[in-house]
Amino acid sequence: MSAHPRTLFDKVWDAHEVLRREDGASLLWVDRHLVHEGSHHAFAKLAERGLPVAEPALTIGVVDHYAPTRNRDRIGDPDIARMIRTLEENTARHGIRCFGMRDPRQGIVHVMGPEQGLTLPGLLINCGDSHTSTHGAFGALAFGIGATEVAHVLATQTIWQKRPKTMRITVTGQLGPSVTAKDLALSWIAELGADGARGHAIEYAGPVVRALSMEGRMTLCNLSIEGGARCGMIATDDVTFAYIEGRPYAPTGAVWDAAVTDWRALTTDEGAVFDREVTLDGAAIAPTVTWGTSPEEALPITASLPDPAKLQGGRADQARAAMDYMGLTPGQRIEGTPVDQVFIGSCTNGRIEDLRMAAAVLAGRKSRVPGLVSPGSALIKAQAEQEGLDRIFTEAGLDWVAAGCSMCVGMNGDLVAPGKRCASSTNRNFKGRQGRGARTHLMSPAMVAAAAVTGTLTDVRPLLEGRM
Ligand SMILES: CC(C)[C@H](C(=O)O)[C@@H](O)C(=O)O
Ligand code: SF4
Repeated sequence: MSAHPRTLFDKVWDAHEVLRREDGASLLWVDRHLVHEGSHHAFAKLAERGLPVAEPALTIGVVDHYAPTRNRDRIGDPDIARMIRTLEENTARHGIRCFGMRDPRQGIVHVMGPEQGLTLPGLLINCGDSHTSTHGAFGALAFGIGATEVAHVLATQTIWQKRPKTMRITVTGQLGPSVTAKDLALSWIAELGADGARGHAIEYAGPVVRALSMEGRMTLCNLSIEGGARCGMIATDDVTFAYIEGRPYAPTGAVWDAAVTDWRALTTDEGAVFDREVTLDGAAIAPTVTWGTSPEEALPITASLPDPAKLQGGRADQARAAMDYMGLTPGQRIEGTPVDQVFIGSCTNGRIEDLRMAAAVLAGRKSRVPGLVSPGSALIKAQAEQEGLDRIFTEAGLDWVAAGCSMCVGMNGDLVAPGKRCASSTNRNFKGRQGRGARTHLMSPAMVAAAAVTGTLTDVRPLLEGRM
């Protein structure tokens, strides 16, 4: 045991703290600043004050939220075209590398960063986007920031932050067959609540987390924010290094060897104390779906909806309002609920492994409802096509489209129609998230595929048996 045992979070935070103010806020150095179309306010602020970007080489742009998933050469909506052009122009003006609309590396920012080897252990990574927590899967300290903060980072390459409390979620045992990181994430959020981890930096630990692939770890860290956490982190190991090695911006040769030696220390020391500890049993987690309008309103697919009459005060009202919006009845079984369409994609579950698992469910089967499959990046799209996954999706009757945020948030025009019910591999089920009046059920990509096959919310386990 070291003299002052520290958590993984402490180590990365301490290495980035430039100074601490009297009120306790710290000025932190930012290693990577990712910018998408949402950065236009911040660039405008800089322009107003005539400021340059402090570290253009540490800033990376990518088109994702507004990226059309079809007909990219003829963008019909002038607002969408302008949002994309503005990012491409702002980054070009400041000498910032940008994976624009026509770049083969274009993709959702939280997919692109790790894929390019820009996301590395021990780095502090910011982006004006709440799901920046995704990058914590690599033992990085990664958190979303607001528009004003984006301008601050652009101008100074630093950020003011109040040190969050620490919390460890340890998942023991092992996940059952067809149960994924998404199910784990939704189930802890259901248990602790959408603000259950408020003010905390989470470290995910335990045998279930160690057994996850990097894709699974990213899914888990991605959803940290939906449980109210500031960020999510996972200690490095050989799985981390194997994922990074050989990526375009990853170190090579002697620098790689030295980096891995350093990165191995990015774990929590034995005896380090967290402000909070939570333990979950991995074996108890079932495929999980949301039924309401907050990610905390999630249940095992085998369960029935709660009866608001039996809930307390505010929670009863919230449940009633959610069921009303979602067109569901108190006490009804969740399984068997008919869906109108499906969506597979997003920074939560648009990676190659997600597509493989969904394809394993869909192979040789037809979807009973229309749906969209949008890979998390153009490179994932190419890889999936090489593996023949695109044909499985299209033969099942789903649309295979280009990469971007797409129907996760609908900013590019991919919307769910009012009142329609969508089984979605995304991370937010807020009212109107996928379009005005749209009804979103969050679940794993395998569960989305199962919903496609039966046309209803379905337990994927029997459908995947013997297929993975
Ligand atoms: C538009 C963007 C700033 C937003 C976010 O902050 O997360 C979006 O990505 C989301 O998922 O809601
Ligand atoms: S895919 Fe969805 S959650 Fe992820 S960054 Fe885009 S809009 Fe946000």
